[in-house]
Amino acid sequence: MKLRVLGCSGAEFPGHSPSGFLIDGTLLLDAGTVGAALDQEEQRSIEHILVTHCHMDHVRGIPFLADNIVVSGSSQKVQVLASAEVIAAIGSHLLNGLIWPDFTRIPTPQDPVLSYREVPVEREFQVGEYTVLACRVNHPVPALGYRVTRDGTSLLYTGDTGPTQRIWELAGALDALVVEVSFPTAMEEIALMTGHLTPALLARELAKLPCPPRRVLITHLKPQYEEAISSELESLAIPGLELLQDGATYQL
Ligand SMILES: Nc1ncnc2c1ncn2[C@@H]1O[C@@H]2COP(=O)(O)O[C@H]2[C@H]1O
Repeated sequence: MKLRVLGCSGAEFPGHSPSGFLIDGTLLLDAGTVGAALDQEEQRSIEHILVTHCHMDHVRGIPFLADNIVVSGSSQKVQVLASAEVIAAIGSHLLNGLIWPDFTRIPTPQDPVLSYREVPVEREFQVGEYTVLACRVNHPVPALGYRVTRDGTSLLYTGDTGPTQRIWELAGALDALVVEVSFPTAMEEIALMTGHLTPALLARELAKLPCPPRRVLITHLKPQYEEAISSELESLAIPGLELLQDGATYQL
């Protein structure tokens, strides 16, 4: 399984792009960064998008991707998979014919570029060649984490979450855990209020996992606190821990 990081930042600054993770060129986990990181051919290879939650920094690439596909004359179809709440939010507030055209009816209502699919929670389902399990996590809006498995390789992506429980119980043996750490430990209060982790909170979350992941890949740092967060993470000496980098590809 190949993980390409289109963006892994908790904010937007030059060189720091919001969450978007492309698996094997076809399955996108979150869509905070898409078109800014992929050329036309690469965008045309996307078949499915698993969306964790409806915050702008996780969905904003979807409208541009849909437009790019239709304008290029491609007959490519993309399925957007998410919880019912997220699908409703995208439909009402993003692809609503006002903020952006409703690409679930374009180029024609019968054969649109985008379709929605509601995901079951805590029950495995197939997305192309991938077996996926969705689990609720702790964020101020409805949010899911996803475990994605193919050919015996498993990746768990928490999306944005504060301290949580159930996803760790369902995790199983993981080749990679992509987990967020947004704030430094000194900012625990705002982290907890906004549904995020600090390095100290991450250490407590990892202790809930029955079996340590082979790799712990950190995402969603607020760039203003990158130095503080990375030095705190270093002192925790968590086995297999790496900070993800925008634009990098990881073989899992
Ligand atoms: N109550 C709040 N006070 C300050 N910042 C907030 C508050 N709620 C949300 N945010 C910010 O808004 C951001 C929305 O996306 P994130 O959850 O990544 O991170 C969140 C915080 O940075």
